[in-house]
Amino acid sequence: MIEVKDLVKSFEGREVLKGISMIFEEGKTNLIIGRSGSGKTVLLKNLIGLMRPTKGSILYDNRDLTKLSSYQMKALRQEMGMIFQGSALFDAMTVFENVYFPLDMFSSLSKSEKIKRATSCLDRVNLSDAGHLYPSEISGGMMKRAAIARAISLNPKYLFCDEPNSGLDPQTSLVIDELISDITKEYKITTIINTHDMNSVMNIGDKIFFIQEGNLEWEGTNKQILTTKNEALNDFVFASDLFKKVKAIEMDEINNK
Ligand SMILES: Nc1ncnc2c1ncn2[C@@H]1O[C@H](COP(=O)(O)OP(=O)(O)OP(=O)(O)O)[C@@H](O)[C@H]1O
Repeated sequence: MIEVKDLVKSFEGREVLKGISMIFEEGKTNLIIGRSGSGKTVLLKNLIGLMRPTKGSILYDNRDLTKLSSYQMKALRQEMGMIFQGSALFDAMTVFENVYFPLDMFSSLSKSEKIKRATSCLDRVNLSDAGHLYPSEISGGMMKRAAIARAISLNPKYLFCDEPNSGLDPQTSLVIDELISDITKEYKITTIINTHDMNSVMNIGDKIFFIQEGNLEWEGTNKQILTTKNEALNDFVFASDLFKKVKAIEMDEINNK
């Protein structure tokens, strides 16, 4: 579990995060949504320790990230898996080598155990046959799966995903979403996803946090979004006619139960 308490981040006196408190639970996919410029990336950077909060605390299972020594921070980083927008695979390494790399850098396993672990991670994302290929030889969806395999190689307790579906078609996005959601539940990971993808919100959002101008405007489940009276959230989520229709259909189903 990660608990954010009264988090403030300012740049030259301008508050971008204005005292946010939130709890990200273990085994759940926690989705952060909000308009461009609302503060999602700044929040994510504070969570993973790439930026220092101006005020507030971030508790990783009771360890306050803002108070850790650099040695303790290094240890905590090894409990974090990360999936970036562009997959961020190393071009000069094969898919297998990309997954093996963090194990080689940070784990104390024997060589044969590391090979076994990398192989099982590739297997978990259905890439067993692609280990010998280079990133330039595989599709965007396969790259994302390789990035997921790499992110879980060290058995993370916390998984951070920044726009995991960017650049993917809707069908492949669904596969990636479900993979992240399944892995979250299987390994009881606390997963945090920054997304603009409303399909993800509806499909895998165990918990949604809506950020508006640096404040936490709303939080709830994906089912609760359908019935929310929060105007700002309604405007944001149901901006498109398609989602207005989805909402109408789901509401019909709820009312007819
Ligand atoms: N290093 C920085 N220095 C000064 N201002 C910054 C810095 N990083 C971000 N900001 C400002 O913080 C605000 C929030 O930016 P952020 O990148 O968190 O938005 P976002 O919600 O992630 O947007 P998007 O969905 O477009 O990625 C913006 O006004 C941005 O200009």
